Amino acid sequence: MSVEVRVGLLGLGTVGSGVISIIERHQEELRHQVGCPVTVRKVAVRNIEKQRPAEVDRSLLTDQIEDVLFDQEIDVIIEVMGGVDSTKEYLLQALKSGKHVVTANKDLMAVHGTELLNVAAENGCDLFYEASVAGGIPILRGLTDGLSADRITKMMGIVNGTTNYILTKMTQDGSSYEDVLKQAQELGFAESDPTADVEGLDAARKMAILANLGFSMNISLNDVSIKGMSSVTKADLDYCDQLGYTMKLIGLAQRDDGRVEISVEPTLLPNKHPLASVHNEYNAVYVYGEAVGETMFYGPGAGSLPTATAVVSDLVTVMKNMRLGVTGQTIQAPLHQRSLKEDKEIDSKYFLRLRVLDKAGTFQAVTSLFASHEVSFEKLLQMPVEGKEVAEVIVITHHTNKENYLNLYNKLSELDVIESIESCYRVEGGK
Ligand SMILES: NC(=O)C1=CN([C@@H]2O[C@H](COP(=O)(O)OP(=O)(O)OC[C@H]3O[C@@H](n4cnc5c(N)ncnc54)[C@H](OP(=O)(O)O)[C@@H]3O)[C@@H](O)[C@H]2O)C=CC1
Ligand SMILES: N[C@@H](CC=O)C(=O)O
Ligand code: NA
Repeated sequence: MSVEVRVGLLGLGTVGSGVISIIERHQEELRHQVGCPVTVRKVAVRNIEKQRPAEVDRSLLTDQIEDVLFDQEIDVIIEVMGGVDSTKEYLLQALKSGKHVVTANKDLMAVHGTELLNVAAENGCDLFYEASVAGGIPILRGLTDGLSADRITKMMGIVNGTTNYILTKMTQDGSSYEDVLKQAQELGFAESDPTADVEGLDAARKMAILANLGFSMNISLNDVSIKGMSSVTKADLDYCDQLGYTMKLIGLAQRDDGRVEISVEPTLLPNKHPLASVHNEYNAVYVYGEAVGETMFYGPGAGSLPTATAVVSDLVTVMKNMRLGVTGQTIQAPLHQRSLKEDKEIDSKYFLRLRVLDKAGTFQAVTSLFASHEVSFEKLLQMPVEGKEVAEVIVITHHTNKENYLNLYNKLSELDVIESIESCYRVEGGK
């Protein structure tokens, strides 16, 4: 190993600025751990002229990614610019030319992670991606190192900072969805296209990465059932509150008898549930292992310095591996065959908000339809709608399987006493 480790940075936005700042501010700690200084040699950006808050030597900037990729003196590429197809090609080039890679890019790792990890191994290079899931929380290391002796059966968490920030502010301050989304963008939490955040795709990518590692199974992004939170209304949040629940965008990966379900959806949690008190851009992942039992990982899921901490910590691991001569050993072939549950094997409770005609016979028609699908009520609330001859009925069901629930849902929309199904969500907690 040379007398210093030379880094090439792709991207100098929210995360890239944090990386520069940590490498500068924590140089003493980094040097102490790996025995040599770390220097940033080149930084690729889209626009060199742009004004930047990060204090970076402007002579390091280039708008030619190749200047970084083909610099013979760079040992490690840190990719914090985002993108999938072209970024994949850049990282393949880097790995094939013997450069180690650290990335925060879940869009890329959720889809092409296995291929990139294989190419890294073939070329004796490290590829780490801790920042790609739950920002600053060391959850990937928690699974691959801390819990490596265990058999993980459940991972459930809040893995998107933007949507947690939005739901927190809508619930606690009554802010509008549009206003808080704008704030989350200004704070650097949201993706360049925030659709991925609010429609659940960002969380789904993270859950696919978690399920691959935690279950040692080849789970793809297409295996994740995804529902976003952009249509959650203030009325839904108020009813949750009245019923003693908090709404969160929850990622769930569960394995029973070797069969897996994996989903992202807005979910009602009882107020006393540990994930219900995770607020703002914070994330948390509950992990259940057969031997360890319940564990919980908590911390900032987005933002400049928290995410950059995960990136630079990966860099430290690469540097330690370089020093020990053990790079290129990140990937492990999956232990288990991919096996997904069918709907009838997926068990949950559900919240339904229905607009019904406020007249005799309505209640009986609704209850008998529920009964005929073997779905029973745990909680029921009926509220008149002012000035109209309709009422809102809010139901929390007992546990049922997803097949029964979906059949019921389809029939509800055909029932003539039901004007509309306003919303429906999964409910977690309590058998
Ligand atoms: N923000 C967060 O909290 C987190 C982000 N991530 C991931 O980290 C990555 C970076 O996110 P973030 O820092 O927020 O993104 P930003 O949009 O803030 O920054 C992106 C940076 O990459 C540069 N860039 C983009 N495309 C190119 C290109 N084609 N060539 C050269 N430079 C390019 C931009 O240049 P210029 O400045 O000139 O526009 C900018 O500096 C993404 O993959 C994101 O998903 C992961 C966890 C948390
Ligand atoms: N947009 C993401 C950033 C971190 O992954 C989020 O909001 O969680
Ligand atoms: Na992380």
